[in-house]
Amino acid sequence: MNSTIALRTERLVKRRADYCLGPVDLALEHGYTYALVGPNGTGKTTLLTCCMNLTRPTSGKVELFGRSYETGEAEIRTYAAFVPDPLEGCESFTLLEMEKFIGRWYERWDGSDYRRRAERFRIPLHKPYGRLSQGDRKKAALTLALSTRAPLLLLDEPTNGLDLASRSQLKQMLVEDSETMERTVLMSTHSVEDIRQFADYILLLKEGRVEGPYDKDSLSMSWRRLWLTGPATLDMSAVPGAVEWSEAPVPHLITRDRDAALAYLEENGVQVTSEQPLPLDELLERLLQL
Ligand SMILES: Nc1ncnc2c1ncn2[C@@H]1O[C@H](COP(=O)(O)OP(=O)(O)OP(=O)(O)O)[C@@H](O)[C@H]1O
Repeated sequence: MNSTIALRTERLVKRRADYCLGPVDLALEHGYTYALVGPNGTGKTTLLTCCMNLTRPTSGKVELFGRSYETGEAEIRTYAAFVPDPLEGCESFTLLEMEKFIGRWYERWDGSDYRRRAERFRIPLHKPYGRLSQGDRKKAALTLALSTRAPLLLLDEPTNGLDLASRSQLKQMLVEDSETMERTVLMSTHSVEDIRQFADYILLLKEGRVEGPYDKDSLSMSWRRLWLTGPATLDMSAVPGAVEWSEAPVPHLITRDRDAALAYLEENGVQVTSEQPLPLDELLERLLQL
């Protein structure tokens, strides 16, 4: 498991009657958290389940740490843990029972760590999964996945249904784990807060195609709202990266290329009186519309 690429897909395609994912080419560098963002029904779950080989791709290749499912499914499965939304087929099992059949697949499984995490999430170990509340089910699935200590986590809407204290527990666990192990996380999410808190990179899924990864911090540095004074004759559409502009009530524009826009405006005698980063939710909405 020496590859620094935790997850690679090559020309991955999943075709259904009225839907097509891909081709998707991904190379996720190990040690980072990637948020997979896109409108409902664009294929986030499909992509995650294809990567876990739970959905058979129509064509293309998936590799975890340089190994494909064809070359050893039993081994490659231990490289990754998946939190589906929801976890199905486990309704009659308690968390203690689930440990028996999931824990033995993972060599780094630690039973006492598993129980500690369940306690921190305040989920009962003796109650059947099917009788847990929606939020507790999600926490149970997270507890199982985190306790595998697998180097790759694929999380489908991981904070869906979690209360505020549990979100903060999840964040703390991921931070604590990062002190003792290197882990890559790919999470699908509709939550701006998740992206803000967890993501290093953003992947956009639009009409079955993936764009990115975009470095979250660089995005927020380069997308700016600028307020201007200067020659009224300036052609705003010529400003580098301009995606929206208006003359009223005060001339302003939104650019996705702050540095080039500032240089261009200066050259053309336009003063920038103020600038503001775009709120993350607005930035994501605009990226998805491009
Ligand atoms: N088991 C299935 N059989 C047939 N079509 C499916 C199946 N699962 C999903 N689809 C279809 O595949 C497409 C992608 O669905 P998917 O669940 O991957 O989207 P998503 O981006 O995860 O959506 P959401 O944000 O609502 O969770 C949709 O058109 C959906 O109807």
